[in-house]
Amino acid sequence: MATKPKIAQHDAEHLHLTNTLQRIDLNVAEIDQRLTAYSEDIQAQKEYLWTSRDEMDHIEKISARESIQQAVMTGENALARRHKLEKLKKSPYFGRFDFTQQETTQPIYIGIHHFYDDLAGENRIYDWRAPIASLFYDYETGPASYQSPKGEISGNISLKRQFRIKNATIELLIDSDVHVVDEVLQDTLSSASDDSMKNIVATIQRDQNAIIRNDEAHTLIIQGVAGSGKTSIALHRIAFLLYRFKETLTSEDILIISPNQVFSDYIANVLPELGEETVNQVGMETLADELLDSQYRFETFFEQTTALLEKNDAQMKARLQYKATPEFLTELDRYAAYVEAQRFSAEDIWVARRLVPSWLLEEVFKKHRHLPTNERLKQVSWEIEQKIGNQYNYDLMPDERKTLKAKIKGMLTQKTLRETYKAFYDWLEKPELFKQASRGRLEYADVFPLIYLKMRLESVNSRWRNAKHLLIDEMQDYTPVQYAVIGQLFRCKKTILGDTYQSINPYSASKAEQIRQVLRQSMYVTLNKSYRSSIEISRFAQQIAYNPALEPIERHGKQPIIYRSPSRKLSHETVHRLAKEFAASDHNTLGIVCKTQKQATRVFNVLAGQFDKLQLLTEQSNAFGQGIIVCTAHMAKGLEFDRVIVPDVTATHYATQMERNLLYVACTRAMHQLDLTFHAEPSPFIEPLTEHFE
Ligand SMILES: Nc1ncnc2c1ncn2[C@@H]1O[C@H](COP(=O)(O)OP(=O)(O)OP(=O)(O)O)[C@@H](O)[C@H]1O
Repeated sequence: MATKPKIAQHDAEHLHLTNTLQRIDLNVAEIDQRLTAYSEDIQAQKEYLWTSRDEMDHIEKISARESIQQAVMTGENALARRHKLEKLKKSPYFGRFDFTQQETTQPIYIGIHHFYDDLAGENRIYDWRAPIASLFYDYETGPASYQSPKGEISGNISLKRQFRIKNATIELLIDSDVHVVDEVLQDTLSSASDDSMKNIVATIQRDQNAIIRNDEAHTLIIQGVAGSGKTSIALHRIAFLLYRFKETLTSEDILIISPNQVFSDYIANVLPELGEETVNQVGMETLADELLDSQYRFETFFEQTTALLEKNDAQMKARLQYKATPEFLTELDRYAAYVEAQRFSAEDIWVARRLVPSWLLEEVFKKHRHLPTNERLKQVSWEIEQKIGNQYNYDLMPDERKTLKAKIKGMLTQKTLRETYKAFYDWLEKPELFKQASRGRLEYADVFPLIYLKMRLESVNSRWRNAKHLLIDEMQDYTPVQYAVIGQLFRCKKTILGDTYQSINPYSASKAEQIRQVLRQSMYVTLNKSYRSSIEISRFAQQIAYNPALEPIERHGKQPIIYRSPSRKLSHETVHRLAKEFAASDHNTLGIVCKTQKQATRVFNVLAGQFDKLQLLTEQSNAFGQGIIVCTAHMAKGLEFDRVIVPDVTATHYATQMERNLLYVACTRAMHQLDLTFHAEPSPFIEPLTEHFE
């Protein structure tokens, strides 16, 4: 139960806020003084170095430069602290609880950054990631405990209060005795969207908190329903780990594998908002290109999905489906072992009238299995030459060396990696499963199997290899082979998240259990509460694709409407009218989410030139802003909008299981309002929903 505090308490909190802001100001002023002193000191040291350089020896100069460097770093740290304090001035904290321990009660204020009052030697605000702050997320009033670096600390929470402070003014103040954040959460979720993801520190829920603070799992797999906060939680988890392991982990050690550039841009703000630096993000295709040394051209995942939707090619489906099975990975493993055993047929050779036995050649070849083939052959020649040198005390002449190299090269049976990969399908006796994509490119489904084979037979290089924590979003869209490559390439800790109900390409997907089979040592958690959409929208989406695990949050909004029109032209006029209504509303974002890129372009052309903020997302887009966004469900994955329109939900457009998933993804992007249109015949997925027809 949430209650409003009494007037006197209200006044006391206002006073406390004023006092905190004054203390922040005093600390900022003190930092400013220090910054001036540092800069004068640096200036003086530089001048001294300049004027005395002739009298100083080399060691003295190095030490003077180091001392300047040190002063610069101290100044930079002070400046960073000043920035944080300045940020705190707008909204210093969002929560308070009174914690009694050994008969002493202390009010603990929680904020996005901590504020240690240097002048008073007192902690005034605790960082939301501090061990004690977990009490705020994990408990209501009553007995409570948390893990501190010194062990478990137990006590009692006598008061729990939440604030919304904006521009240094308390806008909302609520005491919660029984259930934490409902009212504040409702308030947050009802507000209009932004063009980038927001932090949720003030309203993190208990199950989410447990995931954020889990610092033990080697690989944490999060299966969460649409809108359950997976992406938010994963980013907050990164911020938590950077705080928890600040001695050993920096933002440069983190790598996010993200589905596309628009998504990367959408989430890019969260970590800086939480006071951390942005982290590296890379797409699967970019990673693949790097692992293949840019030597192969291949179609993209987006193109593969488009081809599936536009061509309805049964053979293509069969190819993709097989390559997404765990059995395929097993076969590829067996084949790699077979190739490795076959590819070098060593025989006794004579070099400079000395015998080099086949067993020795084989042994040396085997030893260097992690080198690329060319390097490996060179290494074998070099080692044999060394052995001849050592054993017979004879140095090879240039032409003898050349002969040796040629003989060793001649023992290699398979030639290029691509040929070896293609031969895999003959070995499987399923040659029909290998087919080139347009313009001689590889099909996307062949890219990671090829990389996997390269890893097994040769080696791969990646500049990301040393990442210390890997985050993979939209896990359902990657196949077991992709996970096998990732598992071998990144031995570090991982956070992997997604939703099998949102697989946009079921022919090329994985379930959490399959990922767990490939990435051992993993821990599996689920998030079932859905926060994004109003309950009306959630229930509507549930009727399109029922997910028994999903529990919608009780936040009410408008009922979704399905507009029926006699023709596509009139249906597009409805879209136009709804877009106008949006433009005149308080909402910030409208997503018009289509099935294919062609359809999206058509809708965009109907609206072009008539709205100030209108954007068509394509595979090449790298950002999105406020206003009207026209895109495919594929591109909309992971994003959200105040309102969503799904045009042309006809029987021809949405009929298959894959199309049902796309429709589900499209509908679950809506926070406050959802409209669908169709002409001719409705899709079977919305046909029964007659109470929504208009
Ligand atoms: N504890 C919370 N407090 C406030 N907002 C929350 C909370 N949890 C989730 N949300 C909000 O719910 C919305 C969905 O979050 P997010 O995009 O992280 O979910 P998701 O599970 O990754 O979604 P999807 O898989 O559907 O793309 C966001 O607007 C997010 O801010």
